Amino acid sequence: MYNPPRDPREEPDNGNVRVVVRVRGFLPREIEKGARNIITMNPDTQETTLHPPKHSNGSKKAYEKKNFTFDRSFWSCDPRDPHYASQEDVYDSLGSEFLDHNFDGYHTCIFAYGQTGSGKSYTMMGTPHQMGLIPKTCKDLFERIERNKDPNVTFYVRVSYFEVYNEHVRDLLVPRRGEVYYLKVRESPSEGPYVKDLTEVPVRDIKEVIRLMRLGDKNRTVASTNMNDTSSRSHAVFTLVLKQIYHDMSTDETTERLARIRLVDLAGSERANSTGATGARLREGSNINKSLTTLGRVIAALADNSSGSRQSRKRELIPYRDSILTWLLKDSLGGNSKTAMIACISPTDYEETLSTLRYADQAKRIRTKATVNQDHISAAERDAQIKEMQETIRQLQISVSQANTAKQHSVLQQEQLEMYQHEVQIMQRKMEEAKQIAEGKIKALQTQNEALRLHLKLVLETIKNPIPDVAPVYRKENEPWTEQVDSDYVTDESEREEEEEDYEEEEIRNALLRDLGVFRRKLVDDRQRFVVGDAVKAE
Ligand SMILES: Nc1ncnc2c1ncn2[C@@H]1O[C@H](COP(=O)(O)OP(=O)(O)OP(=O)(O)O)[C@@H](O)[C@H]1O
Repeated sequence: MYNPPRDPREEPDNGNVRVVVRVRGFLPREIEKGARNIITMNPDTQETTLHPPKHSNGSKKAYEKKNFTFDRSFWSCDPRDPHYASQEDVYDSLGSEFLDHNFDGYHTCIFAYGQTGSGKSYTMMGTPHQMGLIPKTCKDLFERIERNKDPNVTFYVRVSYFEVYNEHVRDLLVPRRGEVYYLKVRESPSEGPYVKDLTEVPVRDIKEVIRLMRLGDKNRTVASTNMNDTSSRSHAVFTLVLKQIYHDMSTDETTERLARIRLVDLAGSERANSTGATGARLREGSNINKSLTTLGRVIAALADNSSGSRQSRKRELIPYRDSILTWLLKDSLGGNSKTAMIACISPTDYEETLSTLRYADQAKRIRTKATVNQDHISAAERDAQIKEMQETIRQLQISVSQANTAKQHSVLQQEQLEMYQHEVQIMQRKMEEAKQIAEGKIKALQTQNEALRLHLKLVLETIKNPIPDVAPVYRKENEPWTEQVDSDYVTDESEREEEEEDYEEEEIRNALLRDLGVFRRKLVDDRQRFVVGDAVKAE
């Protein structure tokens, strides 16, 4: 599916963060303890109600009934219930729509939030038989690409996968061998915060993505706690970058549309006495809680800034940089992205569930500023851009080597150097893509050239060996049927027709030869420009 290019300025999107809630079923340990369900959901109003527990476990706190309304409430407690929400239901009502936005050129982010063991990993990743949002999005993405038969559109998909563990970033697509190494977070004026040197793998089909997803999952930090046998101890960020390049053969213009699809499985908020954590687990837990608290402060500040209250006129500074997680999600939370939060809750824990629902309720008020990421360039502009990029790369390379040879490296210089290197990488990728467009164009021209050559051959053969005409047979009234023909009529008429046909054939031949000439020249031009040019440069 490729919707025709449009002017991105036409569609500024100021939508609110979409917030949905999902309640999971009882776990064996909860059934064993005889825990009761304290959640109800109304499928008509999407209202979620948290009921006070019957037993307060000795606590003196007063528990009240609380109501919350979100964009959707997914009841995944008991598959026998008529309004049970399966993995398909969650994907169909959220994931699929977000993928529509990606094909339209919007960045998106879906993140799962909730206490430990509330069903975040199940919702985002799922199991091999109950696929979650991440594998379903990948599958749907490639199915949509395969369904697209427009030869003028080319799709490029790249994948990266990292985790934020104890306030450090780890590349999940690099096999763990020996010493663990961490990646740095940097911020560029054009791209915002990014992970430096993160592996980004170009992928062509669903099999490759699933392989990378599994590799990343295997590398993710998971441990057993009292609350969850396979508790994620880190925040995992799975990113797909979808680039669609539409090349109009008739005008030689190119439209590029870019979308970043971010799918985040956050680590669960947890109370040390519930998880029974000590030592390393306790330190992880406190770091997890620290970054989730910062996320809470970021959400609260963004919600205040988004609401039209008098207070909000004094714009609050958003503490993105107080944790690695919020710094990296800066764009998704308060910038150019359509964002959704899935609040996962357990059906049995009043306090943790109330805290999650309050968090989610606040997130509802955040407004992001998603815009279509689209560039439209003519052939001349593209050529100029390539020239400019080559020059910038040359300049950057000089700066990099100068900075490298400088004896004293201040922190500032070091950061500048890293920024240059990052810019060079981006430029090189753009150059590679421009080359691919040119190659696609050459292929299309070659196909057309071949078709024309064949057409011309057929026409020439028809001219050399014309198919003989069958003369019409005339019969006078009451005359018996014979094979005789009216020779005068046939001669005059057929001579005229032959002359006309000769003339038409000559015209077709000349037109085809003209077309072939034009295509040959175009082909030679493009080869000269992109292929030979590159080869000369490489030498
Ligand atoms: N909707 C659901 N249907 C069936 N089982 C579920 C559902 N949601 C969660 N579970 C099960 O509950 C358990 C805990 O879920 P999960 O590991 O996804 O929690 P989590 O929120 O990711 O926890 P943590 O923060 O500790 O990583 C798992 O055994 C999972 O299979």
